[in-house]
Amino acid sequence: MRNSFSNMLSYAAALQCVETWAKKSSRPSCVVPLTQAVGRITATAIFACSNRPETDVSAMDGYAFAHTAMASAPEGLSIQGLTVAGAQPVALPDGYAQKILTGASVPQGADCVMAMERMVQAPNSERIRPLQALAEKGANIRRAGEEFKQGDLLVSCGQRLDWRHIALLACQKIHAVTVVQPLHIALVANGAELSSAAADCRADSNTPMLVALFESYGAKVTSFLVASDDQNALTATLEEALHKADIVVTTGGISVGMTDNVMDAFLSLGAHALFRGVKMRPGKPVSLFEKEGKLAFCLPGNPGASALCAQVLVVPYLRSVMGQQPEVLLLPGRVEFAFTALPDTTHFVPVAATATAQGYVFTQLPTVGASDIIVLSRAAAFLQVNPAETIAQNQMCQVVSLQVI
Ligand SMILES: Nc1nc2c(c(=O)[nH]1)N[C@H]1C(S)=C(S)[C@@H](COP(=O)(O)OP(=O)(O)OC[C@H]3O[C@@H](n4cnc5c(N)ncnc54)[C@H](O)[C@@H]3O)O[C@H]1N2
Ligand code: MOO
Repeated sequence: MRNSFSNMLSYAAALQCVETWAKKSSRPSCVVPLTQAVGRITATAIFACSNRPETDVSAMDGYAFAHTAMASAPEGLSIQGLTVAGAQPVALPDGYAQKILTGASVPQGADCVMAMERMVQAPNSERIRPLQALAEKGANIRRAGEEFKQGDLLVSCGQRLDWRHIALLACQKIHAVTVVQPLHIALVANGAELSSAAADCRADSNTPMLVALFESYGAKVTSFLVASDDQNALTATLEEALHKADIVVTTGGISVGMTDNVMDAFLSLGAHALFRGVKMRPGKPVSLFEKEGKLAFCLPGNPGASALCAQVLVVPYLRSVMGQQPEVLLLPGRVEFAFTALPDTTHFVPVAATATAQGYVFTQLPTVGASDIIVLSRAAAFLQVNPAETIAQNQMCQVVSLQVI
């Protein structure tokens, strides 16, 4: 039969093939301003340029003094000077207390800070003393380097940067970051039903879905639409896509129907199949072609199958070539339903996740199958059930989270 699935791989073997190809590729890096670094992936580890705090600083608005001096002066210490945040500390003469503000450097000679509301100044007195107990030596002083020291690792190589890392780098006055250049994906949708002129026209929802998914993993996507079943038009577009991008991802036209032209188009361009079909459900038609070191992932047209194959085959590739661990986030929890896989098929079952005090509970979502779009927005994860595996009701499992990390 045309384009038949006579030599399908297991999902595990297909993933292994993808990871082997990912390891052959490495991404160049570029430097971006910190303000544009959110969502980018670090190409180097980043180390602290200075201690944090840089010096011993006060944690309170109050008074700084030498602990022994205050302990031996029941009537309190006279006040001399004020140190504010951003200023050089004012010298503290022996036997005096100094006004100090939160974040200000502690003057030499002071080894204790007390909050102003815990101290009292007798009327008509220059002296300040604790209202009740004297704080311990060292109290309310943030010591230089207590949070981290110069040279400590701040951000690992391969880290997706978010607001937390931005704060950390900004506090070190780091204004630019070396990040991995995005993988450029040419995304090609095809099919006569996607033409607005078609008598029975269907929306191309896979393109915006896959653009959003791949961009959320830091890729750059250029999309192409071949809104026909014309193999020559498809071949010309695939040739352009292979030429312009680092990898190609197609959606639709990869099964065995008379208008499923993607495989023949790639073969006519001199590409060869690394795998043709995978024993997985949904997503069986998913195929991988290679031409002169460039990969083309061919996803099925059914939206649910397209999304799942993108998640479990393209995303691991994307993460790996962009310097991240290929694995996606696994959530542990209790599966509320029983499921037995076919002897030779890996199943991916969409599940909802409920957080409980005992951990997550995963429930099976009703789905009409691989064409289902709404189930994707209801699902938190996919339960992967390996060939011939039985998941018992209430079994503890790890599910593949749809969350981006
Ligand atoms: N005789 C057989 N028929 C089919 C088999 C098979 O093994 N033998 N496999 C089935 C499976 S499984 C799937 S999945 C589909 C995949 O087919 P294609 O990848 O060739 O996809 P199309 O036929 O082009 O489209 C299928 C379905 O998806 C819709 N579609 C396509 N592109 C988009 C898009 N960009 N956005 C939204 N929806 C899209 C299309 O309109 C169809 O409804 O094949 C089975 N058949
Ligand atoms: O696997 Mo298809 O992807 O079932 O509809």
